[in-house]
Amino acid sequence: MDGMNNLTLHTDKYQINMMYAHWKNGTDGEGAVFEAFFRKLPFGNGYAVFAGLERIVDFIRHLKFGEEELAYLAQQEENYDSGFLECLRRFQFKGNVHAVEEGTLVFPNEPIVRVEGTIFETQLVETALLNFMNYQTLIATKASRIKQVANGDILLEFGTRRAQEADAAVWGARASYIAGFHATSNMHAGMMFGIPTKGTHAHSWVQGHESEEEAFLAYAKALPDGVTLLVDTYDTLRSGVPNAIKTARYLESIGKRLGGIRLDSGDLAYLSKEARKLLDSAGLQDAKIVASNDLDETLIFNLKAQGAKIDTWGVGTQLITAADQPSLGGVYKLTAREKNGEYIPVIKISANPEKVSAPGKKDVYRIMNKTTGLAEADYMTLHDETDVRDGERIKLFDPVHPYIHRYMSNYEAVPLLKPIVVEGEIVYELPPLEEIRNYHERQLAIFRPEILRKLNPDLYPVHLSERAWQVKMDLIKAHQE
Ligand SMILES: Nc1ncnc2c1ncn2[C@@H]1O[C@H](COP(=O)(O)OP(=O)(O)OP(=O)(O)O)[C@@H](O)[C@H]1O
Ligand SMILES: O=P(O)(O)OC[C@H]1O[C@H](OP(=O)(O)OP(=O)(O)O)[C@H](O)[C@@H]1O
Ligand SMILES: O=C(O)c1cccnc1
Repeated sequence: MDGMNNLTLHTDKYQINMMYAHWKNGTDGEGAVFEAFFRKLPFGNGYAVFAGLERIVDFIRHLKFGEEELAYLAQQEENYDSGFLECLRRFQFKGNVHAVEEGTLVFPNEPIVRVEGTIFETQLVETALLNFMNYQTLIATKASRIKQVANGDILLEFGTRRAQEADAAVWGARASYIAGFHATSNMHAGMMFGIPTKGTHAHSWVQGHESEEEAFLAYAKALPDGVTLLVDTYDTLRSGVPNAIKTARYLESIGKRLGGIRLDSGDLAYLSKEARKLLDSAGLQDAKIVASNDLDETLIFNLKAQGAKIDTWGVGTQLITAADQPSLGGVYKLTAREKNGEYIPVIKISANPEKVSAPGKKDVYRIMNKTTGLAEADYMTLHDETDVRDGERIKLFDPVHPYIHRYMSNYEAVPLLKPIVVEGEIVYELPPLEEIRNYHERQLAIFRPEILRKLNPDLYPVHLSERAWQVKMDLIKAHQE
């Protein structure tokens, strides 16, 4: 089972088949440019939060066909001849990767990762790259929606037991932390990424004792610093909270304070208000109320509107599975290919005009209005265009409705695609997680609140330069002819 740790074959069979066919036809060394983007924002949100780069970089760094992989391929497909396998044995990723940084707010139809290299290597990495980007970006975006309604309350990620397996649990915990969650219950995620970890206790702890009172006391004796007791096993207000107060008295006798209580069933608004009154009248104003039970952004928003006295929200299933929209439809499209030593733009035509890809190797800039300091639009150009880099007046128009346009000159253009891998060498220093989280928070501050709101947000414009648009029109015309 050594191959379990090598992710080189974490790809679709058709990629290897295409690599083989290129190799067989002698076209494997031809250059290609792919761009990864998504067409539709998840959850009806106005933005997505990019995550997944760290794992993409790690994946590329460790790409290697080992003996086990090669033996497996030989056994799977008799057409793969030994010359091809030999070529894979020597394989090293020598291409370039540009990507937006984790924590960046990203929008539909703009490249968020761009991969250049031989068709052989660029095709190989598609599947894993999309896998990491789609899942982690989805969870970071879901977490960001929850963060918005929590209004600064503490958010704990509790999803592991209901996540779609182990990788989803740990990388989902990381994505949630980037988007502003404060801690995770997953110790492995804590150890891997340095995310703060937090935990209360389960119902089994209470069930496993002769009485709730005895259970609380035993737990508090073992973990006297800031312990949180789960009060809903039998009867929250008649037994759970009074027993927690008794435990607080014990803690006071040894110079400690009760951390708080957790509610995990019933009417969380009502129970939290009543529990708050009981705790306050016992002099435990500092004890926090934690709530959990299939929470998501809609429930948290509603509970707050009902005046719930909840300080900390434990969020599991709905977050880690992105239950209301369990996938992000990010795609990886060929935008340019080498022909006779030169790169030519290529297009993917679709009956749906919004799905026709934007051809050509592109860059994307965040156009910052110098007067307001806010992000005005994202602007995609062909890679060799310099106008926007030089700060010249640019025309902003909607690529689907090009008659809607305006000009802009008082701007600063921030390039979003950063060099990550250059000729196979990692040139990007992966920032510490804390820095990514802070950067994400700063990102939120540069967008108008109308774009950030959860319900029916304003559409943030993503524009195409006139030249890039013209290339697209020319190619559509050429294909029609
Ligand atoms: N005041 C409230 N307003 C709206 N939804 C709430 C409120 N309180 C709790 N909920 C949510 O309602 C859902 C169902 O809660 P309910 O209490 O019926 O089930 P439960 O607690 O899981 O059941 P049980 O008591 O058998 O464990 C949960 O998602 C919970 O978070
Ligand atoms: O509801 P979620 O958002 O997914 O949050 C995680 C849930 O997992 C635990 O329940 P579980 O019944 O698994 O264990 P328990 O016996 O400790 O309550 C916890 O009590 C939460 O209810
Ligand atoms: O610490 C907790 O309370 C916890 C952890 C995981 C899942 N549910 C609750």
